[in-house]
Amino acid sequence: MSVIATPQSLPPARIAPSILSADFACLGEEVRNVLAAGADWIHFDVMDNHFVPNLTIGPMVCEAIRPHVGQAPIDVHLMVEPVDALVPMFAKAGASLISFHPEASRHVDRTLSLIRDHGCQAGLVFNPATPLDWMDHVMDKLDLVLLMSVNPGFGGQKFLPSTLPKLRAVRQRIDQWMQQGGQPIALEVDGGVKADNIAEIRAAGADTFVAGSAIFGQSDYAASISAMRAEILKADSLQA
Ligand SMILES: O=C(CO)[C@H](O)[C@H](O)COP(=O)(O)O
Ligand SMILES: [Fe+2]
Repeated sequence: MSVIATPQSLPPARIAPSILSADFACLGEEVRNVLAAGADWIHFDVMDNHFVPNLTIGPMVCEAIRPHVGQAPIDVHLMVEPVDALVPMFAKAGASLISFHPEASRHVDRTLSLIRDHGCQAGLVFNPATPLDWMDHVMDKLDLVLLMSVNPGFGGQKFLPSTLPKLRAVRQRIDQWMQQGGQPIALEVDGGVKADNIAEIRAAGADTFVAGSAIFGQSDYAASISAMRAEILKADSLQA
């Protein structure tokens, strides 16, 4: 039996706007607007000026936007080192999913368990040059795999095409895992995702699409999200 994902087996697509490109002066309103425009998750980028060369937002901002997000998941992407101390803080602040980079944790298995123990879903993030071997022995502790399609630290960068074969490899691993009875694992892509490349990213196996500048950089959020969904549908129908 083939273990390669067929388009029919891909989970429904989710759009996760990154608030890194939102107007920080009115974040609550931005979050409400983007959800009303059809977003599924809110992607929350945490940078520490140590693991990555930029400094952004922390648990207090997560807590502040939580009432504006309603039932939608807050998808926290930690680009911080070390990781563990922030996990309980983000869980308390209303995070739904917490993902981290394996290079930033001394004990990856322990950090994944810590996230689940605090009632959140756990994700592992792979930089463009990070090998997939990191997921080999922790598949049962993963709810999400996040592939970086840029080097982390900044919004508005160009999508790295080397992400596509890597995506196909992760899709194959996840499908194999689930065929063996494992829990579902979401496959998210982050960096340089736009309406004009989202179809090939979908065809390679992604189910969750982070987009910052491609949504918040436009005046009509609903039009940007609809254009992305239309491209995803096209990709699915082309391969059906
Ligand atoms: O994690 C990130 C950067 O490290 C951001 O989520 C990502 O860059 C989104 O922004 P854009 O869609 O503009 O590339
Ligand atoms: Fe991110």
